[in-house]
Order: sequence, then structure tokens, then C-alpha cells
Amino acid sequence: MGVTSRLPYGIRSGRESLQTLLKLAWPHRGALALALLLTLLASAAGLMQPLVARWALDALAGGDRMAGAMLLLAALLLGAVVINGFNAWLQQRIAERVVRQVRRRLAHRLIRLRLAELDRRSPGDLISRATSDSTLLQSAATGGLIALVNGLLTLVGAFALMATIHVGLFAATLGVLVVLALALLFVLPRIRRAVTRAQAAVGEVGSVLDRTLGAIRTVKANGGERRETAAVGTAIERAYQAGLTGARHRAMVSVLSAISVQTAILVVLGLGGFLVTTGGLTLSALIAFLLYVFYLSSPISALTGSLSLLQQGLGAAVRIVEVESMAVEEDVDSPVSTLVVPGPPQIEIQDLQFAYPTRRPALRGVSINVPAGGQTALVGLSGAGKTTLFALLERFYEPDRGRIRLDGRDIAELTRAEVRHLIAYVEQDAPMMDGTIGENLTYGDPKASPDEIAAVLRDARLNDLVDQLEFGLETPVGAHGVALSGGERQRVAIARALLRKPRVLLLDEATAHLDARNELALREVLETVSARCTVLLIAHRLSTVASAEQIMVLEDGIIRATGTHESLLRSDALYRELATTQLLTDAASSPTTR
Ligand SMILES: Nc1ncnc2c1ncn2[C@@H]1O[C@H](COP(=O)(O)OP(=O)(O)OP(=O)(O)O)[C@@H](O)[C@H]1O
Repeated sequence: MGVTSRLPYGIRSGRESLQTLLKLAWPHRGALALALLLTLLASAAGLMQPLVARWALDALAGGDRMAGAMLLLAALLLGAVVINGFNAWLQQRIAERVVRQVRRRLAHRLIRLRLAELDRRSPGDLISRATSDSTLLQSAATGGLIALVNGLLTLVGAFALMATIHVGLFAATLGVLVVLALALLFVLPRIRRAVTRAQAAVGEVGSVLDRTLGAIRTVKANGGERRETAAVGTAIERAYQAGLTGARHRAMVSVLSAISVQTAILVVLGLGGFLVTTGGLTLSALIAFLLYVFYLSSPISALTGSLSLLQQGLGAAVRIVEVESMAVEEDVDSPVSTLVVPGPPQIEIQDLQFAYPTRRPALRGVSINVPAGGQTALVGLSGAGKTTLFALLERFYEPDRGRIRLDGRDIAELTRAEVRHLIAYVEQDAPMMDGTIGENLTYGDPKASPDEIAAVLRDARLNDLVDQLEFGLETPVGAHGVALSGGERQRVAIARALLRKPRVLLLDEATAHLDARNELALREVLETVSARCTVLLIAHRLSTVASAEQIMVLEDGIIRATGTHESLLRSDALYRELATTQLLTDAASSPTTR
């Protein structure tokens, strides 16, 4: 790490990307070795051709029959064609497998990324890494690697044969090619950087579109179409410019390799011609040597082509390596012991501190004691830290300091899978997953029985809604189905939470969109549920808050008062203010005013 971190970013990322590429190719080493063997066979067949041609020419000059040589030449040509055809299919298959493997791994990690990582990145950019970046790896991890090794071996083979014909001519050819190699050292890293830039810009296109389509009503209502189109346009332009730069560099590589081979031919022709006239070389040897120089264009273009291809792959691999370095929740797949907390637990929160990156602390030493069972309400002004407290209970984030204990067990010592198995959480916005209402209900407990589903439908007052729908529980909802109202979505989310029979139920403004009748019904359900489950709720409705046995007032990341509705009305100015202004909206239905 020490050495790596001192290297400039380009070199470090290049090396890491190459390691990633090799790691990806490693599981397919058997098939890759076969593909390389076939490539070498085809190349050997190619290398033999000038020798056989020389043999044919010598036979002709000596007045011998050349049929044998011609037959061998034909066999070599045909053999190379068949081998190349099979090899192309084999390599494509390996390439597809590499991409499948990368996409599976990326999908696995992206779904398990920690929220702190997701907060810093846009979903569109992350998605593009699993889609377009992984495609770029396809040919690099197979064809690129094979062509590189094959190009190198063929080149060395050709060099050896050329050196046996004439060392001086070989040295002259090598001199020309060294210049090419030096030029490549300069151009190739630029291809990689251009590809990384282009892919980052493609990711940005995804981000902008994701943001725009995700808030399309806001965009339309505010006439933001032109602005959003311009924002996408800027990213598209950046991708185009980076793509052009890459194309320019790739073109330069092929021009350089063609020029170097042409130069080598001219040098060999001039020098070789001179040697032939002075008797230092036979004509057939010169022709054979020249055929090798002509032949060199094939491994050289394979080599330079594979190097550009590899640079493209490496450029994309940089972005894939980044995903590898993002923190994931490793313990969400671990087995869950249902006995961790047998009944509704007492929740003990001690000196909890937490700050989002680049923000002032959202929680500044919260200590509370939530009794086992029963309902506890959290109230406070917007931004006080209520949702953040729930996020820490769910272990979406880890606290900077302090502990949360469930029945004396520190949740940091439980796996996230265990913590989340114990807790059901109804979010503020209650989004629907794409699928049917039934699938949305059973998302947390796919094995729920029809009776259990019927019970939660009753509890969440969803019966009427489901009965009205043509396909009942099979009705699709979400982006591709029936659009549910805010209140309906909340009731589905509550039903889903109840179906999981949690030990702890977190409700984050879960009644905000409910009408008075449904809210009253839900309060009765919570009354029953809280006998077997510790309910912690954030609410802005006086009716919901006042029915809680304990109320905590959170202000600017700290608990400023705890008590019952009546005691807080007497003792806490902020609660009194909240109760008479913010919470007053439905005072008519509050138990205290009824
Ligand atoms: N993902 C996040 N990244 C950065 N800051 C955040 C994030 N989520 C919340 N915050 C900030 O943390 C503070 C506490 O937010 P939190 O959502 O916990 O408040 P809240 O009491 O639930 O508010 P509300 O009643 O409006 O939902 C706020 O200043 C908020 O802007």
C-alpha cells in the first residue's frame, strides 16, 4: 500500500486495472490457454509460409518440382483458416463469461453498498458501471490478452527466423521498431485516460437522466425540461470529446505501426539490395527476409491493436476497481438466529453521536431508554435528527460514538441481518417496489400464509382497496403499474411491516398521509401490536403522538425532554409550541381533546 499510494494516480490506477483484468481472466485460464495455443498454431502456420515459399522458389530455380511445396502451402492456409474460425468463437465465449462474472459481482456489491457510499454517488453512475463499463472489459480480458501474448510470441519467432537469415538486416529492422515502441509508450496511457473520462461522462449521462426521470413531475411542473436537456447535453458532449481523443490516439497507434513496418521494408530493401549486389546475400534470402518484414505487419498490428484494446479495458476497469473499493455491508447475507431477542426488547441508547460527511453532527449525544413493548413517540422540529436516529437503529450508518442496546445486546455485535430481522421500518416516503401489491406486502416475508396476509390487510385497512382492484393482490403497482396514493402506499408499507411480526416497529411519519378515519384505525392496531413489539414512532400528528406512553422531544441532535403528553405540555416549551402549532392540525381527533 505504501509504495502504491506514492505512485502517481495514472500509474497506480493502470497497475490496479491490469491486476483486475488479470484477476478477471484467471478463472478462465484453461480456455484462454487453449485459445492462445490455437492462436499460436495459426500464427506458426503463417510463419511457415515464407519458408515454404522460399523452398518453392529455390525448387523452381533448381529446376525441381514445386508441387509438394504448393500442397504444404495450401494445407497451411486452410489449417490457419479453420483454427482461426474456432478460436474466434472460443474467445467470444470467454469474453461473454468474463462480462457475466463482472456484472454478477458488481450487482452483488452495488446492492450491498453502505448507505454512506450511496449518499456520495449517483445511482445512474453506479448503474453505468455494471452496464457499459463491464462491456468494455469484454474484449480486453480475452482477445486483448491473447492477441498481446500471441503478438509478442509471433514477433519473437519472426525475429529469431529473421536473425538466422541475416543479423545485419535484422538489427536494422529492430532499430526501426524500437522507435515505434517508444512512441507507443507515450500514446497508450492517453487512450486509457480518454476511455476513463468517456466512461465517467457516460455515467454522468445516466446520473442526470436518473435524477430527471426520478423527479419528472417536479421537472415538468417547473418547466425544467430545457435545463435538464442541457445538463445531459453537457455530459454527452464530454463523452463525445473524450471518445474523439481516444479515437485520435488509437488512429495514431495504427498509423505509427504501419509507418514503422513500411520504413522497415524500405530499409531492408535498400540495405538488402546493396548486400545482394555485393554478394553478401542471396536473392532468395532477401525475398524471404522481405516476406518476414511484410509478415511483421500482422503481429505488430495485432500487438498494437491489442495494446489499445487493453488500454480501453483498463480505462473501464478503473471504474470497476472503484466499486471494488467501496464499502459494502458484508453481514447482510449471514444466517439469522431468531432467538437473539425473544420478545419485545427494551431499547437503550447511550450517548449516540453521528454526523453525515461534510455536515455538522445530526445527533449530538442522544441517550434514551425505550421500555420493552408499548409506544414511544419522537417529536421535534424538521431536521432535529429523528430519522437519523432510526437509520442508526437499522444500522444503515454506524455511530461516531455511543451505543444502542436491544435487551442489553449491543447492536454493533449483531449482524446487520439480525438487527434488520428484528426491526420493521416504515419509511417516510413508503416507495412501492415494482411488482404486484401482494409482492409488495410479502417483500419482507415471502413465506407469509394467506391468513396472515388477510389479517394485515384488515389491520392496515387495505381490504377495500384490494377488493376494488380488478386483479386484487395480483394488481401491479409501482413504476409499471397502478399508481397508489400517498396514504395507500403508507398503508401497504405498514401492512408489510406488520406481516414480518417484528420485535421492534419503527414508524417514520407513517400516518402523515392517512385520513382521520384510517389514522384512528391504525392507532387501534398499534395499541394491539405494541403488546408484542416495541413501537417507536416519529409523528407530526398530535393524535398519534399523544397516544404514546412516552414522548421524547428531540432538538438539534439532543433529547431536550421526555415525558407524557400532559407532563410535557406543562414542562417543555418546545413541546407546548409543537402541540399548539405543528401538531395541532388534527387536535380534534386527539385522545386528549376527545
Ligand atoms: N443522507 C444524508 N446526508 C447528509 N445529511 C443528511 C442526510 N440525511 C439527513 N441529513 C441531515 O441531518 C440532519 C437531520 O436529519 P433527519 O432527517 O434526521 O431529521 P428529521 O428530524 O427526521 O427531520 P424531518 O422531520 O424533516 O424528517 C438534517 O440537517 C439533514 O439535512
